[in-house]
Amino acid sequence: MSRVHRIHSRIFMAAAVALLLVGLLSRIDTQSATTIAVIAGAVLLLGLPHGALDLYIARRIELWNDTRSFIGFHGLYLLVAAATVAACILLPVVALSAFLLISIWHFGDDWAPLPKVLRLAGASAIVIFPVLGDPEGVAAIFRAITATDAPLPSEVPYPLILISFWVIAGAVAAAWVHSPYAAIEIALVALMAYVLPALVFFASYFVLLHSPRHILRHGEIAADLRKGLVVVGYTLVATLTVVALIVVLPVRELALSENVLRGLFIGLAALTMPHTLLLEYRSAAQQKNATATV
Ligand SMILES: CC1=C(/C=C/C(C)=C/C=C/C(C)=C/C=C/C=C(C)/C=C/C=C(C)/C=C/C2=C(C)CCCC2(C)C)C(C)(C)CCC1
Ligand SMILES: [Fe+2]
Repeated sequence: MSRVHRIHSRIFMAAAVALLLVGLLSRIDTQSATTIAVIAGAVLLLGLPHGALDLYIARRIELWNDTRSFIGFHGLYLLVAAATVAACILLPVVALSAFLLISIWHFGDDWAPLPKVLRLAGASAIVIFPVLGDPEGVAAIFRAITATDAPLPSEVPYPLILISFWVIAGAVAAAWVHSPYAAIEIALVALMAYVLPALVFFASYFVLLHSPRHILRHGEIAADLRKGLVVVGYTLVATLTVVALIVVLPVRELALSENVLRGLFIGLAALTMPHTLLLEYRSAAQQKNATATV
């Protein structure tokens, strides 16, 4: 682990402990429109830039290298995003379930030094622990995102809670052998996911761990001013598109904060699909190269 990664890991740990203390000692009101606006703003402005690097990651793996392939790459990226939005509108429950599974796969990369099975176990806490800690809050968010009244369980059976805790405890212990930093991070993410209100947890994880880690891993490609400005431009375009989604998505009688949540998560899901596919393609290409050179 490089020095800058170690510094980021420590900053994340300190922030996570501080947030846990706030979560344990006070009640955070997540119903208010202001809280939701702050969370949405943080996720968009601090989380989206990590995806805007996709343009240069694609350039590095030669997915585009001239005007024609540049246009082709954008067309494909936007097509996958548009298909995801359509799936969220037409098959909301299926799309949400797929989004959660793909997210676990994607977030597992935050702990790249660990074997895949431990990464996935760690990342599953990001989705499972909010459900255990705040079942009613999560059910309400799922209802807002899918815009359905689908009856969702608002209580989780005790044996399931116990099994999940043991799985994560086992993953943390096994991760310790490979990387104590990764083990502590997974334990803190799981604790935050359990203790904090679901949305506060997700925004904290996304802007404090996932996005900066990705930028630290790939950010050097946007180090020159021109590329940096392009990344800022792409972030703004993606932000405005998500805001537009909030306004234009067909809605039933939902409160403003529910519409914001729905647009935000459908926007994130739409960007998640091409973003995750690209990174998987990159890993596959890297593995192929490594095998070819052995
Ligand atoms: C390149 C490009 C671009 C840009 C892009 C971008 C900017 C991207 C981004 C991307 C991104 C930015 C991504 C993201 C991702 C995310 C995710 C993956 C998320 C997930 C989530 C989750 C999973 C959640 C869950 C939950 C719920 C829902 C409720 C509560 C509880 C919990 C937490 C569980 C554009 C379009 C301009 C153009 C073309 C090209
Ligand atoms: Fe990501």
